[in-house]
Amino acid sequence: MHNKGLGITVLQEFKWTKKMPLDTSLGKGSKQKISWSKKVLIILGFLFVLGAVALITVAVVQNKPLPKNMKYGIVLDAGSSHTSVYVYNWPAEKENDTGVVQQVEVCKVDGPGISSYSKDVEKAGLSLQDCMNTAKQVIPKKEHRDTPVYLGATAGMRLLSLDNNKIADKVLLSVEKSLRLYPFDFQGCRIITGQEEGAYGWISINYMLGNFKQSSSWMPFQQTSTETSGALDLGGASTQITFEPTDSINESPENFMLFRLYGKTYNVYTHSFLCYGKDQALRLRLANDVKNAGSTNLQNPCFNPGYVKNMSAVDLYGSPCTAKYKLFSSSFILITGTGDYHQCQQNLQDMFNKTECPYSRCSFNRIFQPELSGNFGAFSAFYFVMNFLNLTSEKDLSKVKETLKEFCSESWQQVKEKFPDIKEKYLSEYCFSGTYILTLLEMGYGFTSENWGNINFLRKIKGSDAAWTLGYMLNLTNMIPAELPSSPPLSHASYVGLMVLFSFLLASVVFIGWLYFWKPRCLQKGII
Ligand SMILES: Nc1nc2c(ncn2[C@@H]2O[C@H](COP(=O)(O)OP(=O)(O)OP(=O)(O)O)[C@@H](O)[C@H]2O)c(=O)[nH]1
Ligand SMILES: [Ca+2]
Repeated sequence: MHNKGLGITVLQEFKWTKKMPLDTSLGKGSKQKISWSKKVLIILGFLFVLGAVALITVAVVQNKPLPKNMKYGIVLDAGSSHTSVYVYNWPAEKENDTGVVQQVEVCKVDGPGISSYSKDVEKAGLSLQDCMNTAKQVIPKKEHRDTPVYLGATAGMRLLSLDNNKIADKVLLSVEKSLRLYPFDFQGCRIITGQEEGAYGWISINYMLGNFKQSSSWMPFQQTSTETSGALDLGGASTQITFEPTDSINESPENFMLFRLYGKTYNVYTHSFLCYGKDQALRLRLANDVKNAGSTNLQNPCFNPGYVKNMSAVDLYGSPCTAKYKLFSSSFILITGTGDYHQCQQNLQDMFNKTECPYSRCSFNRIFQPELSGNFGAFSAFYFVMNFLNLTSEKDLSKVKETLKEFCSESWQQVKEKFPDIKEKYLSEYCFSGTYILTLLEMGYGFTSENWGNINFLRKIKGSDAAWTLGYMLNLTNMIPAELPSSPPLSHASYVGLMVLFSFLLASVVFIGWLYFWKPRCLQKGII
């Protein structure tokens, strides 16, 4: 059996060796060598694949996103017309990065602004309860004690403190008492200055837009910093303009603020016009009209034709903006709309004194303003009004005026029928507000048809409301470092990724080199 078997083998070997002129005596040994080389090759290949899989697994496991440790902060914007409660959060380990703080909740407090509670100060604090309870629900319980709460009051409280400082303090005490009842880390209630309001608005929008981002220094050609955007805020009682001028003429130091943020110095111009928010501006205009007309019966071109309103004298003259115009003892002022855009604009132009300027350049009312430069983000009432008029993306100033002219001339009856769901207070004032915005921007600040397109009317940026509140919190929590934090040029994920890639490349080069120079027999033509 055995011999027979061998005989068959020999016969087969003989056939095979006839085709390949190899020494038949090498037959069995070379076959063994070839199968060994094959095995080594398979083992090497297996180890290579195993190594690659291990490298990728380590990289993926190491870079698996860790559960984020979030921090929270609350800022109350106590404006003249209402209060809003903003809740922000950010990943704890990234708090010095730019653009990481996000708005997670905004709650509009029911009722008027806290300055309206001067006759019943306790109610100012009580009014905040619903929104503070919402904040309590939004923020995880374990974070409550570490969540700072700030309240900043703006122009309404500025006016109240001008009128009656003691009452303004009582209102602030009432809101403080109310906020201290919550499990958060109360950090104070105060009236912020107009300059702060402008500057924090500017910081907020540039932080959200990512304009403070500066590239790392490992590639010198990448070291470019983005231009900042100016900020235009129109509130109920004051308005702010803030931007980084191109020329550094500093004729009016009180209008400049110097910031060092992420390793760059910013010299920012800012001015806040008290009484030029849209509610106070309307009162200022009406009080002047009553004075000029010598009558409390007014025909007003800034309201739609057919609109009639009885305004109480207490409402009209009840703020320091208009108190000095009170001449009549009448308790009501009757306003009848005539809806004439051109007359309205002419009428409003009187509010902007352009005749005197103690500096090389002024905006209005003897206030220094450098030449406008760059883009501007225009928010709050700038947005509400332009959005209603469908003009937020209209870059042609003449078309803006055309739309406004058309809207103002529509009868009040028609307007009400067209927009039955809009609050009558807002609806009735859109003709005035739109014309006021145009006059303020053109006459007041000096925007023209050439740079009108540089104004971006916006409400939110990347999910957060455009408001001074974020900048206020970033500043008080020291979240914006003066210098760019030093960090390795690559993120950890990019580092591991590149390491894996280069290991592959090296291994491939070695493998190809091995194949090329020590060509294994099994790969020789005809063997495999
Ligand atoms: N059309 C419209 N107007 C609004 C809306 N919300 C607020 N307003 C009005 O827009 C104006 C500005 O509102 P805000 O920016 O909240 O003003 P504020 O912060 O109370 O006032 P300041 O203290 O001067 O900043 C006020 O006259 C408000 O009555 C809205 O949703 N639509
Ligand atoms: Ca405001």
